[in-house]
Amino acid sequence: MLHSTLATPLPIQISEPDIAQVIRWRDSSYAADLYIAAVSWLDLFTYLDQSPATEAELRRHFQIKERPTRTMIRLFESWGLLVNIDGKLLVTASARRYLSRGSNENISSYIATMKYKSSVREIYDVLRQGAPDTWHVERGDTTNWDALMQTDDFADLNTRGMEERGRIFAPDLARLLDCTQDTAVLDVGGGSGVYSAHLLNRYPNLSATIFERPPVDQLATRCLAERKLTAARARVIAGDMFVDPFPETASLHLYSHVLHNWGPEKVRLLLDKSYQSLLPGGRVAVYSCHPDDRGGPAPVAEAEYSVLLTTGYEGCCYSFEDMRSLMEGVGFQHVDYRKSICNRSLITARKLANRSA
Ligand SMILES: C[S@@+](CC[C@H](N)C(=O)[O-])C[C@H]1O[C@@H](n2cnc3c(N)ncnc32)[C@H](O)[C@@H]1O
Repeated sequence: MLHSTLATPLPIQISEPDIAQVIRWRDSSYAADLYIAAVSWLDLFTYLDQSPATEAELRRHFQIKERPTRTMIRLFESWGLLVNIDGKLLVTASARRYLSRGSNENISSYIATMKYKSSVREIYDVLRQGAPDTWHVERGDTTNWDALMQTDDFADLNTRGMEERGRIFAPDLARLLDCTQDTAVLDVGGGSGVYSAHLLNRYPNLSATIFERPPVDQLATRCLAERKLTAARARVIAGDMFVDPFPETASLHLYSHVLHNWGPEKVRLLLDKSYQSLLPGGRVAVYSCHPDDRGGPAPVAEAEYSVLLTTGYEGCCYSFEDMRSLMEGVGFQHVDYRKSICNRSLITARKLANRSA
């Protein structure tokens, strides 16, 4: 009888992904495209290897816009390809070795073989024009998310997606956001109302108003009914958050995954509106992905998600310092940061009851 000399193979151990990873595959999907665009269309690392530059100098040299440039720099800092020393951006040893044409080990042309991939072209256009334009595939002339959200089919798809994500995140938001002293929350751009529903579940003295633009207001009304939330506890106001007044009865304004869709001017407008309409002593709560930039570059997953937001929307992942400066700029104080699950975090700030307090 022949004896095999081969050892019995061990079963291959493949660890199953957790929810953070399942979400991350989607949220990070544009990061590699930005990397290919930077190497192939800009030859960024060769340029910075030869002449370290400030962010402003980089923008001028490549004729690229502020918002995507900042997102790109934050991504490459988090990936260990760039470092910022006293305001100058320098390549790291790995970036110089593999991605600068000055090195005989560089593989820039290999990376650049992907330069004509459509999503790489799209992101190169975003770098040069600043405006997101990545929603056109099979959607005719409607090329931006804001316009699509006012069509029934897409609003329905998007709101279903946000509701599913909210079922994962909302319990953690309700744990982090203590509403024992609150009476009324205004959930601005609240989607299906899933976050409000979890807050109401945990805080029996709270009532909620979902402020949503048509047609999502109708979807929110239906979702609240399905959750058996009566008018005494939850209602929907249809309106445009940039245009229509907010009710002046809430002690808490919640923006969950809303501000990151917009540029700083619109974020400032909304925060100022909240500040003006909140009850004295009230709070604003912003729940999203906010890289904590107090101790170095953004964590990788957060810098990668910011690429998706920069590419498809007018905003980005605002870091803790970005948000603190925007909030304090309109008058809020006591800015606080709490980590949530799956790279999300909660930033709250208070409108003091008495300005001299
Ligand atoms: C990314 S979704 C977030 C939904 C929900 N807050 C969540 O965290 O799942 C952004 C929401 O903002 C709403 N929105 C966008 N522009 C708006 C506007 N001008 N006025 C009111 N709501 C708006 C959209 O309808 C959408 O439901």
